[in-house]
Amino acid sequence: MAQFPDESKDGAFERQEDAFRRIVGKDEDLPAIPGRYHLYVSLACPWAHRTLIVRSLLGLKDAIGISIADPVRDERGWAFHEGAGHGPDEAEGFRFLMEAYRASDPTFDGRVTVPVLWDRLEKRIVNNSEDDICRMFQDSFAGPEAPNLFPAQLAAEQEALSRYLYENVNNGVYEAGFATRQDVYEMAARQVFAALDELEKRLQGSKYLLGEVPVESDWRLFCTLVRFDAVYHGHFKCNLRRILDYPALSRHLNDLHGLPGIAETVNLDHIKRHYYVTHDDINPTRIVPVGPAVVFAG
Ligand SMILES: N[C@@H](CCC(=O)N[C@@H](CS)C(=O)NCC(=O)O)C(=O)O
Repeated sequence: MAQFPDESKDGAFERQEDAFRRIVGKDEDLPAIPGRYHLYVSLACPWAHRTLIVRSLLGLKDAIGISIADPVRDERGWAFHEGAGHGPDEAEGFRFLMEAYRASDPTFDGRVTVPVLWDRLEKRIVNNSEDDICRMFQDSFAGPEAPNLFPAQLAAEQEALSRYLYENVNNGVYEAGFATRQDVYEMAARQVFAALDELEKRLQGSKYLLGEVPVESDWRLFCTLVRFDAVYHGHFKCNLRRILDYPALSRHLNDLHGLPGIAETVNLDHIKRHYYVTHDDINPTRIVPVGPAVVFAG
């Protein structure tokens, strides 16, 4: 059976659309007030991870609080309670993220996903699209001193690159991992490695993807690279090569990991336990592998 039967067509995984897309700073009733909005994340999730990184890079830790879910989900979905590297929801006292979705739309019947940006004043979800949330943090919350992760002069190139990264790398590994037919899996896995080969070449000639300074596209890639050898290589069967086998991709991964505020957003224990334990269609024994010994340094 497919991991998400409603999102599987002919053995291929097609991701559901994000349901909440309001924008702080643009929608009139949503001014960018520090402390009003709260971010629900899992440290395991690559999409949520990017919002956490952007929040950190832009200096928004005081302005936007977070609640971190238990990386292991059961049929009740993402949950907040005490545990290693996660805890209860101090903002609203939710025990399950599902409560936030129900409060926002009692008819919601899709998958309850992280990340979620929550409005503590109106008590409803603002947005559950990580792309929107990252952009909002930059456009509506970041101060003039903060780095610009979306430089205007690179906008068209960055948009095309981000789409490429999403389709071939970020979501590509899921297409390989959630495939339920051999041919679909093979095509998806080969597509992932064709893209990694391309990116390796690109990074041989450039420190970051679009020049000397990291932008949002680099972090988009980082969120998949940092999980790759630990989970996508084994659990999602993307095993033609490891990131360790790519010198330039490894350097990029380690350079980014070493930047201030980043290592603390990376939790390999949550990452490994989430994938290997929660996706029990793929890994019915739920055994979490002991390796790899080396994922990244720096
Ligand atoms: N909003 C994201 C998707 C986020 C997402 O899929 N998050 C996963 C964790 S990595 C999730 O929360 N899954 C919950 C579930 O599958 O029930 C997107 O646009 O692609």
